[in-house]
Amino acid sequence: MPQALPQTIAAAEFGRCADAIAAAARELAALGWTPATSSNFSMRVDADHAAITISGRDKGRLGRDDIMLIDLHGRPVGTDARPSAETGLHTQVYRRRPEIGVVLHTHSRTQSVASRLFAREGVVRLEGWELQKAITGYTTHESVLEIPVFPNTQYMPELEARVDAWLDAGRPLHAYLIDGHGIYAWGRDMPEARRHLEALEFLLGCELDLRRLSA
Ligand SMILES: CSCCC(=O)C(=O)COP(=O)(O)O
Ligand SMILES: [Zn+2]
Repeated sequence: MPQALPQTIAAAEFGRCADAIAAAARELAALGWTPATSSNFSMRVDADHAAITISGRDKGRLGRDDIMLIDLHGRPVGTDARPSAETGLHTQVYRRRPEIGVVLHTHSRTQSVASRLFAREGVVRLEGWELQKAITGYTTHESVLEIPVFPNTQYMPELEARVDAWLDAGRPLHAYLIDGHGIYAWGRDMPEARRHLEALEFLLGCELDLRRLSA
């Protein structure tokens, strides 16, 4: 799909972001975390723009043509393509957290089941796990890491409002689950975002096992 990039963004820079998104998406799809075209991925290109997956594409088979440029209000830039239906959740993170460079959203089985199981409590409370230290800022298992579970909706502004309310209450937010849907995680760059996502997948799986074993 031809993209008319703004003069301030070099084609090589957009290509670098698109390639990084496609490579990560391929690896996450191979893990089975992006079934049936689900999931979406983005990378900040500069202070005002991000590269994001086009809606409905098979995330295991992405090429540069499956990734488009948007501004941080979710408007397509230089293309008529339709960005992810969940674009607003990505741009919200970039607007609120200028240091964040990558947002990853996946639909693994573990993430989906955990989102349903913990929806009533509204939060997954992680405590005592060594792998909490994979989340930036956590230096000991003797800490509490809260992952909120927000109700699912097709109306993104409603979800954005819940995220805003959590952040405005001054509560730390490293990722969140959406009930019956999946997880959003992010980081300053791709390695950090991947580390956060992988750690949370592991920790959610452990919590599910614990519930199962202690039932
Ligand atoms: C078929 S999955 C339903 C939509 C979804 O949750 C998702 O993550 C993918 O949506 P997109 O518009 O980004 O392809
Ligand atoms: Zn989704």
